[in-house]
Amino acid sequence: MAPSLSKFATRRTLAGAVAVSTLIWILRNRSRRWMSKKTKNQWPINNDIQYIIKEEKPKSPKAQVNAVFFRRLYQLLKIGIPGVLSPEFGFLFLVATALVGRTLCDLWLINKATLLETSIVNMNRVLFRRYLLHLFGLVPIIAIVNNILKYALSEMKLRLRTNITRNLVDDYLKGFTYYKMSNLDNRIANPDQLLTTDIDKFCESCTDLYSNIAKPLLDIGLYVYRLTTTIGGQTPLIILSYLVIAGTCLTHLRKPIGTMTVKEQRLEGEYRHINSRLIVNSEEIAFYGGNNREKLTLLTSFHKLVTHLRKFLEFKALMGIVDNYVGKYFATIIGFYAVSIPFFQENHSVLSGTPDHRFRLYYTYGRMLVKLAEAIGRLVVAGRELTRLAGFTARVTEIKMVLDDLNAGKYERTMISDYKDKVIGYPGKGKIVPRDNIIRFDNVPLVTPNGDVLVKELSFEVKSGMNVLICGPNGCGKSSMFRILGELWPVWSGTITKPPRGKLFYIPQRPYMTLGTLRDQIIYPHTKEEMKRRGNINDEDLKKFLELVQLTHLLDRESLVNNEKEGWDAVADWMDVLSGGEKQRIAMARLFYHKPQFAILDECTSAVSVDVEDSMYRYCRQENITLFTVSHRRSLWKHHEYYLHMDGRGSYEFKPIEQDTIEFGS
Ligand SMILES: Nc1ncnc2c1ncn2[C@@H]1O[C@H](COP(=O)(O)OP(=O)(O)OP(=O)(O)O)[C@@H](O)[C@H]1O
Repeated sequence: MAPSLSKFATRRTLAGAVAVSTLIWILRNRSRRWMSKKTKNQWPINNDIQYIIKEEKPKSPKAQVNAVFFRRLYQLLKIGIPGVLSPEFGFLFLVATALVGRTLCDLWLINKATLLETSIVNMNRVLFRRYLLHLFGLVPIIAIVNNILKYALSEMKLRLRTNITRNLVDDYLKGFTYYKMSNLDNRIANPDQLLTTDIDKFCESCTDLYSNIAKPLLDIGLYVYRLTTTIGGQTPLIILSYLVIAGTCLTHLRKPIGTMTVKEQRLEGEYRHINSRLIVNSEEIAFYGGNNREKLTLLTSFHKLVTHLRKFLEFKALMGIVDNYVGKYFATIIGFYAVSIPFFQENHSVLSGTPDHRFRLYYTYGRMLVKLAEAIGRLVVAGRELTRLAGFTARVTEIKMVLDDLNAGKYERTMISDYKDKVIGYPGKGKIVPRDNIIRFDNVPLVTPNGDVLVKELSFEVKSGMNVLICGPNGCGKSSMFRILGELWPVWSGTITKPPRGKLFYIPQRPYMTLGTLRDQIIYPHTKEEMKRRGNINDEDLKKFLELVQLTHLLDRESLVNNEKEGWDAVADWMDVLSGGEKQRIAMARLFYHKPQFAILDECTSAVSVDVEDSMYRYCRQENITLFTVSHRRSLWKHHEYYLHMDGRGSYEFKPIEQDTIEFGS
């Protein structure tokens, strides 16, 4: 036994054993390390991380290839291609022409290749050279046609995108639709995703589909014609029947793709939204050290997206096998069968002539057949893109539908309370009457977008020169009243009499700085051109407003930093550059510039020192700007003649401020 064992114990076997053991040891170590890494990098899949994306379960619109889809597609394409005389239609025509050109080039190539091959088989050098020369001379034309097609398709996509984006952005920024979409309605959570990526994908899918359907259709028409006139109608008929049957079955199998595309876009939007929130609130998060919590939210959203993408990928892979089989290979088998029919028939015209002639015919028809099968395959596969397009169409239609509804004053939101109350009414039942120098609430309820009633009926009247202080506990409805006054929230019943929008100026709790120059911050929302058109105000006046809010140093600083004569043209992200108090002071300078009839000041000076605040209020009164102030500061009472106190339980009182009035606040 021992000698037989020692036979195996050669140097090579020993080296092999050592190598195998080392490999096993390395693998074990690696798998252990991988396991520990895996637990470290695990997804936060438990339900600890919850975040609200306000979109409700999408009950509509469904994304399937059906009559509804074609109607929606038609409506969107009407926006993208405004008319037969539009340049968009011209590009559509150019693409069609280039596609015809491509097909003719293909036909010509088939013909030339067959002749070339025949000349090789027949060892005819003269003919071979001639055909080769033909090929050499005409191939550049094919290259040009190909690239004209590419360019026309890309330009068409760009034009479609431009027209649809313009249309939707016009609707989105009409009135306060952008505000209403996120605050009064919860059908759409991420309009940014819809207005950017989804429109782009819709246009891409449209143009892809146009070329993927138009070219095969053209090919099929041409080859069917050529084949029918030469070898009879039976061959093309078999192939076309196959196309109809296969297409119907595949369309049915692909149904889930549309819905999955909609979900993919929704999850992409959600992930993008969470990322941008992190950027917007980076300073606050950094101070709290909220990295880990934010990372968990981000990863939860990403995990949801990836899980869906994987499921989608698996489905697409499975469908790909079926598509390939049905659309490509089985179509070729059917094609071979169909083209063989005339050759096995007695007395068919193709059977006349020499075998060489028959061979050449078979070669030409065979090539055409392969092209026909390819075209059918592409058409069948294009059905997949059609289902994806149904998804994008549903998304873009959704935003269009919601925008139309919002512009027509229709909102959809889960309501807490039953609002079929006579006093409270319904959104939009109340009236707004425009009139200068007066603000009057006549039995107007304060209702939140959720249907929560803060005050059942509010009635008071303020004329120009009557400065009013609004007070009450947190959440009693002070800002809500302004939202209704500013026409952001609908009036549920009663009547509001007030000057037109331009004569009321609202300064919110959170100051807003626009992207642009320092001048733009003061004159917002006017542009420099509008400021010039107003005529009576120039940069010197703006400087005076800066002096009033004690911010002239900003102008000097920017002039120094920018090394320019004037700091007014300094561009920065003012939201980040300015301190909280500076932003509030800029907002007051903005008020001085606009000089409205009424100023609504919603705790907009909370970060400004009392003395500066005092001088700013005095200037407002001197300029006859009537104040509507929300503030918890007792020091501001002296600038007002009336007060409106809401108690947070639905009651309020509107009274003149007198010597014995108890002043609320700190
Ligand atoms: N977009 C909204 N959707 C639903 N409810 C809202 C919305 N905005 C505000 N609310 C609710 O309406 C109520 C009143 O809010 P409002 O902002 O008017 O309070 P406020 O009196 O200004 O309070 P504060 O003094 O804290 O600023 C609050 O309970 C708030 O949660």
